[in-house]
Amino acid sequence: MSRLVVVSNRVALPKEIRAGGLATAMHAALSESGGVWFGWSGKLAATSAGEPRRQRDGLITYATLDLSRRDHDDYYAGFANRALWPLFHCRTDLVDYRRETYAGYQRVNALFAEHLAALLQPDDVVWVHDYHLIPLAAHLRRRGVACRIGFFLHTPLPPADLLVTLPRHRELIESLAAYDLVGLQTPRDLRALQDYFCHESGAELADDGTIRMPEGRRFRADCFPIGIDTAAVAGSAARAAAGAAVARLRESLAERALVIGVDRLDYSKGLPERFSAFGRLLETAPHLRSRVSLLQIAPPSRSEVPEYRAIRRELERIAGHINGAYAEPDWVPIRYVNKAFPQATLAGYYRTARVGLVTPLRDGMNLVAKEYVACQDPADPGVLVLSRFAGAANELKTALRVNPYDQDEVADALRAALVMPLEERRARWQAMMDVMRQQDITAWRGAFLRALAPPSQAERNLHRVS
Ligand SMILES: O=P(O)(O)OC[C@H]1O[C@H](O[C@H]2O[C@H](CO)[C@@H](O)[C@H](O)[C@H]2O)[C@H](O)[C@@H](O)[C@@H]1O
Ligand SMILES: O=c1ccn([C@@H]2O[C@H](COP(=O)(O)OP(=O)(O)O)[C@@H](O)[C@H]2O)c(=O)[nH]1
Repeated sequence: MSRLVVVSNRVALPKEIRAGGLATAMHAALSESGGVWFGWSGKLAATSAGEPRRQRDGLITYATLDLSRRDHDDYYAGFANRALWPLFHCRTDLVDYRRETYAGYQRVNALFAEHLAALLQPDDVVWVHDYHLIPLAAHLRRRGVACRIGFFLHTPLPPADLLVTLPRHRELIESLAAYDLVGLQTPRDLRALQDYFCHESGAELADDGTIRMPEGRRFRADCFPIGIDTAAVAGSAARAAAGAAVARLRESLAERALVIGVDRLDYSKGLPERFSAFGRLLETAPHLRSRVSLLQIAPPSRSEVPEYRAIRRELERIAGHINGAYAEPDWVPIRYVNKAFPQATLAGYYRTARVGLVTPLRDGMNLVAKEYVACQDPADPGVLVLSRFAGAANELKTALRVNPYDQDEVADALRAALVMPLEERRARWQAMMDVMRQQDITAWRGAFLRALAPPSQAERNLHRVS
């Protein structure tokens, strides 16, 4: 069997508490049959020239690189998170493209390729993750690496009309053609990719999803919505429900209903809009005052990027305003917590909450939505209120799906969720669980790796004929 080599900017080292869906998902995907996980250590060093540090935990070998301050600032804080992240989340107003940061992004991709090429064996299967590493396969191919290489984009891909606003977009996006397989979260993202290649690059799209570039190179693109380890998450929620953290939370609620939100502090998550919608609920449904609280867990993220510091200030202002308007001596409407929690603790919190409020303005998938559902008590499940702009909305069709820009609609959905009869809650929850049990993390990994496997001789003959 060939070895799986996963490459991502972010590597979650053993026992690290790390907010972020990619790390959660890759950990679950690799722990089953093992492999190598290569990426940035999360640490800064005087230079990026050091050798990768190796460590082993169970079936996973971690190989991590430190980055210099300059490489980190140009590649991660700069091009990846100030140009690609806002662009891919349709926030062209926040895109800050600079030639120097783009050069740094290419430089770090070349550095990753240099170290990876040295550790790869010919029949390895390489699986590269996310927008930080789009040109990695092109750099590896230049070094003569011939193994199967797949790429999965965890974020949304915006329509081609927006992609073309990025300077040097063709050089970057067309480097995806160096992969054998490109995976996206939803059909909408896949359509955006196909449109770009067909209309900007003059490529042809075959019925089986293969994209043929004008110069003859082919690669496949398809969608693979990411899942969670549904059974394990459900099990951990049942255990956490009996734990001390949940007991303290319950006691503090004193029978009041809880609405929960859990998100990295990111402008794509729609947090100001969410707080305002909760304020709107309290304004328009006075009987709910003192009877429901919103617990928003929002660990700081990418604080070196100015837009993330700005969103933090804005949220403090809105939360202060709403709490100032409605709080009572024994009740605060919004409990706003800026720190990360272990997933086992979150599982118990999700199970305690009557409503999971997940309202990103745009999100590749949003694993929190799936985790909230998996953590519910089957006998008395809570209700998921979910933005139609999260990739998860594509699969979780019986959530109360909302437009996060419409505060009245979100407030109405919250009101409906808080009074929803048990029978309807159970039916909606069961339908979501059925989908999530089928499309869990193991199924996601299996589907991607099967699609990445080398084509059989029969398929190769078919290609030759067509
Ligand atoms: O690594 P950070 O800069 O701290 O950010 C954390 C991760 O955020 C993004 O996660 C995405 O992946 C999730 C799993 O597929 C998906 O549910 C979510 O919608 C995406 O936003 C980012 O894409 C990752 O690279 C980051 O590691
Ligand atoms: O305090 C926290 C907050 C979040 N998470 C995890 O971070 C991931 C967030 O993934 P999601 O896809 O929702 O969004 P992303 O942060 O990747 O954009 C989920 O697995 C959460 O359980 C966590 O472990 N601790």
